Amino acid sequence: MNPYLEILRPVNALMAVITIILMALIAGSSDPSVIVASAVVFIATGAGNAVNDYFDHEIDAVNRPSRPIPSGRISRRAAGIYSAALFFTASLLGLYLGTIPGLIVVSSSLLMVYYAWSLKKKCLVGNVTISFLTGLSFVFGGVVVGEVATSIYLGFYAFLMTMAREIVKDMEDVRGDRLNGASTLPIKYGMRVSGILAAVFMFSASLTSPVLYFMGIFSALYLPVLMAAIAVFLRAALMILREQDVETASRVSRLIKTGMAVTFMAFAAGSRTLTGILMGLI
Ligand SMILES: CC(C)=CCC/C(C)=C/CC/C(C)=C/CC/C(C)=C/COC[C@H](O)COP(=O)(O)O
Ligand SMILES: CC(C)=CCC/C(C)=C/CC/C(C)=C/CC/C(C)=C/COP(=O)(O)OP(=O)(O)O
Ligand SMILES: [Mg+2]
Repeated sequence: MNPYLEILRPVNALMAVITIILMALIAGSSDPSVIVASAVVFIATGAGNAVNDYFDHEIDAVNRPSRPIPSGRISRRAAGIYSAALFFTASLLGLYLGTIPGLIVVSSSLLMVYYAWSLKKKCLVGNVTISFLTGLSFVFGGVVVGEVATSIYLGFYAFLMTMAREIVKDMEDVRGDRLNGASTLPIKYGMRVSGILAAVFMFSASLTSPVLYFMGIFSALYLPVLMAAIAVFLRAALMILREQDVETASRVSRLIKTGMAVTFMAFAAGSRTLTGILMGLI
């Protein structure tokens, strides 16, 4: 893959774009601003990933040597300039959408830089920051399509599940992080405590998530697809409770991402727009 595309982590950036599309499906909005908001989230997330790799070049040389900077396919300087240009573009587009969307983009861009520069190394603070930003992506979509309350509920669930995944990722990255003087949860309190906390986040998010149906946010079509996602999350939680080695953490991190993708399908199936289309077909 072209290294300038690879450094954006396009799969993650596209997953973030899905939050905007889901909010549009929930609101029943086909406003052109949804396209601009999707571009903003793709560019901002990509910029966040690029600046993260800029600051993490030493850690990644140990944990992820094949990434564009440690493998020598992009210089650090080029990655720094590239991410700054992308943050600037996302902020301009955000401001074009309005003052509140613009402020969300500018503040989340600054937070992503601060995370990469400093917060990442701090126990739990870094995890909370990334999880907050992930949840904020739903809220950004909610502001653009005028469904703020619903977006806060979905953002809250994204926050809980991202907390689980970020803790598991810290367990996976413990070797390089320790060499770089980071003070992540597994470094400070050990792999077992981290595994238990990650499982608590997974259990609490998945077991309470049917409430979104009972609140009237989603139709009944949400529930059967959600059951598949819950099965994935419960399997991930049991795996990390059973074993807390780096290899298991890596598998659990991938499994949680799969569960997130299935949850997106549940949100889409239960949304006003897709439910209407599916019911019309029957
Ligand atoms: C049970 C229930 C309702 C769960 C909700 C789960 C949910 C909807 C999660 C959404 C998560 C989301 C918006 C993901 C987008 C992708 C993203 C930006 C993830 C954050 O990733 C940061 C990470 O550190 C990057 O790591 P890697 O994937 O290993 O490159
Ligand atoms: C609301 C708006 C406009 C944007 C939100 C943007 C989003 C969705 C941010 C979500 C979090 C995210 C993907 C941030 C980018 C920075 C990043 C990759 C953090 C994780 O990095 P590390 O903790 O170093 O993990 P790695 O080991 O994978 O590098
Ligand atoms: Mg990194």
